[in-house]
Amino acid sequence: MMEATKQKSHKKRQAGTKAIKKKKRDKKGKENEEAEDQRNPKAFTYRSAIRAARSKRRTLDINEKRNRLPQVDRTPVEPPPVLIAVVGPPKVGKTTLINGLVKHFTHHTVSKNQGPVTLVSGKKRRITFIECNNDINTMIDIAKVVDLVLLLVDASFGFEMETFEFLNILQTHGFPRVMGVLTHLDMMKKNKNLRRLKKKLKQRFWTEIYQGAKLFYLSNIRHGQYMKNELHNLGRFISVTKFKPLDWQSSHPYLIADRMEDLTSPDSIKEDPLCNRTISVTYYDEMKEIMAERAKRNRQEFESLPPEQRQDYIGVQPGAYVRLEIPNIPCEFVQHFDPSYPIIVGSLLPGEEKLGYVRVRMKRHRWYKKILKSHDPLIVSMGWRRFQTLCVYSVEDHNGRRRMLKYTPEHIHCMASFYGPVTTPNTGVLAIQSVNNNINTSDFRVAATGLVLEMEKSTSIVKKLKLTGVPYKIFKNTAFIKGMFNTPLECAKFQGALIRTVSGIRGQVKKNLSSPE
Ligand SMILES: Nc1nc2c(ncn2[C@@H]2O[C@H](COP(=O)(O)OP(=O)(O)OP(=O)(O)O)[C@@H](O)[C@H]2O)c(=O)[nH]1
Repeated sequence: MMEATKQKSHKKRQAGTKAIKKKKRDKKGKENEEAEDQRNPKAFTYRSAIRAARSKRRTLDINEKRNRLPQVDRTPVEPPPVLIAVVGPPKVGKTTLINGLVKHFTHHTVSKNQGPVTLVSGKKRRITFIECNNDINTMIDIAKVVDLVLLLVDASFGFEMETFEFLNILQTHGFPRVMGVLTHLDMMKKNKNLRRLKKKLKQRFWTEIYQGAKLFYLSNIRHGQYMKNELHNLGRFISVTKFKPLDWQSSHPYLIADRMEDLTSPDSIKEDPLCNRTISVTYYDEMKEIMAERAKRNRQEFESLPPEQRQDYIGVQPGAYVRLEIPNIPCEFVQHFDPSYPIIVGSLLPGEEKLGYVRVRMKRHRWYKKILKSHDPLIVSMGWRRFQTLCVYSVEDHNGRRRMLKYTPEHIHCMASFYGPVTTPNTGVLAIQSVNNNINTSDFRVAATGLVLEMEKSTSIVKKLKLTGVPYKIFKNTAFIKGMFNTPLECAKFQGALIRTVSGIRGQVKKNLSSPE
């Protein structure tokens, strides 16, 4: 027989946020009753001078910051589209989000999403969505040109390695605007857990980006689509966000191709399938700031001319859709073409094609499992370029001498010197050991990050060498050492080198004796 169970009576909350809030409220009420006459008669003024000063300072700081924020010079009549990258680990919902946003802006459904999608989002704004896959090459390339990042996080998983990698890449190549988007929230069944999780992820996101960074929630998915109102909200934010120009982007004009065509004549391909190809890429021309001033003057000058004639004089207007024809491209470019990988056409400033010794202040990433060794090949991403080189690590001693290190030190910066393209100091540098995606992707892939210090024609790094020998004749200031070198040639190489014994005696290698007794 079932026993009649007594319903539990309501228990007043003793702990938790609600209880604390209630207690506070009650206490405040009492205090107010007691100290009615002590109330501040001057309503809306500050009670504490310190608090007043702090608040004033904060307002001034905010205003000053706003004044100093580098403003985008939107000189072009129609600015080029802003590039929005949707980034996140596999299966997080990148494609679903792009499709949802495209539908929100255009009221059209895209069946297949390949490569960048450009659309008009307002009277004065066009936007391009691009999905960033988890190939480290794509992540690096996109980080260099993106204006806004939608960072997708699977709430049921939390932050994954790819997210941290991408944030690390962004940090070295300039930090654009980042908005977080939490997906898979419907996987959490209990409301209480969901709230706690949201809070936890928000705090984590804020520590990674900045306090108060925008985080969106996509709470549910129905018929393979996110909720309309949530997409609407996100879309509105995208349409009104202001973008901050980044150092490298604003000094180096570039374009991101949205289409590639092979223009090589079929006859030449038939003759030699591996012949160099002629391709064309198309995209909107990006103007950057140095040229903007000149363009403004030009435009005023040629305003009265008809468009075709004007183009002959001053070239293509920024923001116009252009088609570039590039001859002599290796055939692999066409054979391995994949639209989901971005093609960026970047320009270099005069002098940047030259090569020299680059000295970089570098630090191995603390999450990177391997240690980096001098003279081991390393793939370096610097400016537009990504190239393989051999790095020599060193530290600067007190006397200014650069001493070679065999391995990168733990947790501290060191100097890395390598032969590479000339780049302006303070440019960010990122190093990876492999671009191969198949090997153990669960590990952190960014090996080291750093900043370009200077360019040199040649570099001198000294190496400490330990040699042993036996002194067999000792005079006041001279000693003859046996067995320190194997051949006279080896000894000749070290002539003039400074030496220091373990006990601290200093000296210099003078010369080798032709016939040691
Ligand atoms: N339950 C649930 N499923 C989701 C959510 N977001 C996406 N999905 C599902 O997850 C699957 C993968 O979504 P995609 O949009 O293809 O993910 P993706 O990030 O583009 O995947 P890759 O391109 O393979 O990296 C799809 O079946 C979606 O329906 C979500 O918020 N909740």
